[in-house]
Amino acid sequence: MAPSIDVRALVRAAKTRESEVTSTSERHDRFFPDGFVDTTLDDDGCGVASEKSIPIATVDGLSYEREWLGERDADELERALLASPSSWWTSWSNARRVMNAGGNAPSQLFRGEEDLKHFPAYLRALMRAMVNRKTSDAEPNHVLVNEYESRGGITPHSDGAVYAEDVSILTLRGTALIEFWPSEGEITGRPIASVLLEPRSVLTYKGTAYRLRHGIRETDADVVTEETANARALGLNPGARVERNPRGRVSVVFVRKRTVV
Ligand SMILES: O=C(O)CCC(=O)C(=O)O
Ligand SMILES: [Fe+2]
Repeated sequence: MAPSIDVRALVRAAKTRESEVTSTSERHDRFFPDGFVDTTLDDDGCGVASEKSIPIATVDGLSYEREWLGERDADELERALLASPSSWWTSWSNARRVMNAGGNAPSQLFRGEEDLKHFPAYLRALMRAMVNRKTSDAEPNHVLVNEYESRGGITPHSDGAVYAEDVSILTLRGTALIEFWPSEGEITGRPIASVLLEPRSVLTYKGTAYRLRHGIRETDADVVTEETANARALGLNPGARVERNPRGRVSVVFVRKRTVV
């Protein structure tokens, strides 16, 4: 006798799957209803790293691009990311909290579609844009968001061995000075280089630059120095003070974790 099939149970299971998919996509479709409206998501056609990206001459592998994202998309992205489920967020200090997209732990190896299926569609689009626009060498597979209070910062650190040496930081809200320090030893004196991160910019650090430590001071205002690689492009001289945004800072970090084999 042929095994009996519980058709009702199959239909119920299919409906449950469908409603799970719908609830995830509904959550994401609240944002970017018309997709990205003022950002280039594709290769600009020149086949090389975006012409707008400035390599930082003093550090191999460090580059900075202004206005990577359009204004309207930046606003929408900030709204969307800050509305992520509370279970995706962790507070690191009272001045900084971190969101791991999809609720995936950064220390865990990348599990392919198993991890990506939890990502909102707009993040997948940005991850693809990172490689299409030659910002990253290969497609990022993990995204973290940092939200800092106005004075907040992050102690100098290296992002470590869990990621490929190819990280891009998109700043959405607030300006802050990021400083690069030698990979070892006491942090004293002046940094090797610093970059003033503006809203809508992308900073990329690869290879040598990845192996340095980077940090952001806790302060009310950053001070531009001789080492600030993009000061001139921003019309600032050493000694210029750049006040922090009273509303704090939001940055989005695109990384590539190693894959489960
Ligand atoms: O917020 C930033 O720009 C830097 C963040 C960072 O270094 C990190 O999340 O590892
Ligand atoms: Fe970092």
